[in-house]
Amino acid sequence: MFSQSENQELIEMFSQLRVADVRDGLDAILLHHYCSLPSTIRPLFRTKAVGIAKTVRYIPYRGEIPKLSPEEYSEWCGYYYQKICPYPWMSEIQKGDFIVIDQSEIDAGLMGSNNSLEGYAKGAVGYLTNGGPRDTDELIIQKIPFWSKFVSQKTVIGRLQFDAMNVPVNIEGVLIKPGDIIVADGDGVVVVPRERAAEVYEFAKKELDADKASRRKLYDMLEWEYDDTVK
Ligand SMILES: O=C([O-])CC(=O)C(=O)O
Ligand SMILES: [Mg+2]
Repeated sequence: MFSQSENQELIEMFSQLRVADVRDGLDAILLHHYCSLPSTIRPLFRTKAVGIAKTVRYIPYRGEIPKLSPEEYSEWCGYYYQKICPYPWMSEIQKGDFIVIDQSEIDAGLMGSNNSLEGYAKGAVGYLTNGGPRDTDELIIQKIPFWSKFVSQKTVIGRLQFDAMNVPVNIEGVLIKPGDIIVADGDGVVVVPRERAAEVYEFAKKELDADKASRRKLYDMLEWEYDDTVK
């Protein structure tokens, strides 16, 4: 576990940066081949979120689905959510957590507009998954930052089971460890290994400052008002 004050400090630092700056910072320490989530991971809507990775892993369910009446099925769903596919990480969420879910690419909406809002209310700043959320129209209305591989209609019932939390996970070939810094915007998602955060930030911030100065000159030439991206 990392201290919340250190977490908040890292979030404040990296919130100033664009995904592209962070990518440049990672390149500066020769991590060219690593840390960027591929273009298969896209935001549900254009937004930005920066947080500390809280990881969780779900694996495919291969048990049988019992033959049940609709009434019995509702009861079984309750059992399934409690015993087979629980969300024990939900009660551990801290302010600034970025929820990173390896759901084994299974087409099931582990997160919907209800439980993702619950996590958001507890302090989660965003979600990343190699699967897909459901209730996406409501997720957009609720402005829950969400990056995923696809969108899903289905529930987890009979499809996914909980495996582990607070462990290193693989999202589209990129290793994400608990405590890493996740920066996500319209360009996608990048992960900063926590132990390299200071070095990455130093170079990335220089890149951003130089870029702002350059674009300010062009804004002046075009007689444009400054917006927040050049201030
Ligand atoms: O019920 C579920 O498993 C996920 C969901 O749709 C929600 O939380 O809204
Ligand atoms: Mg729902």
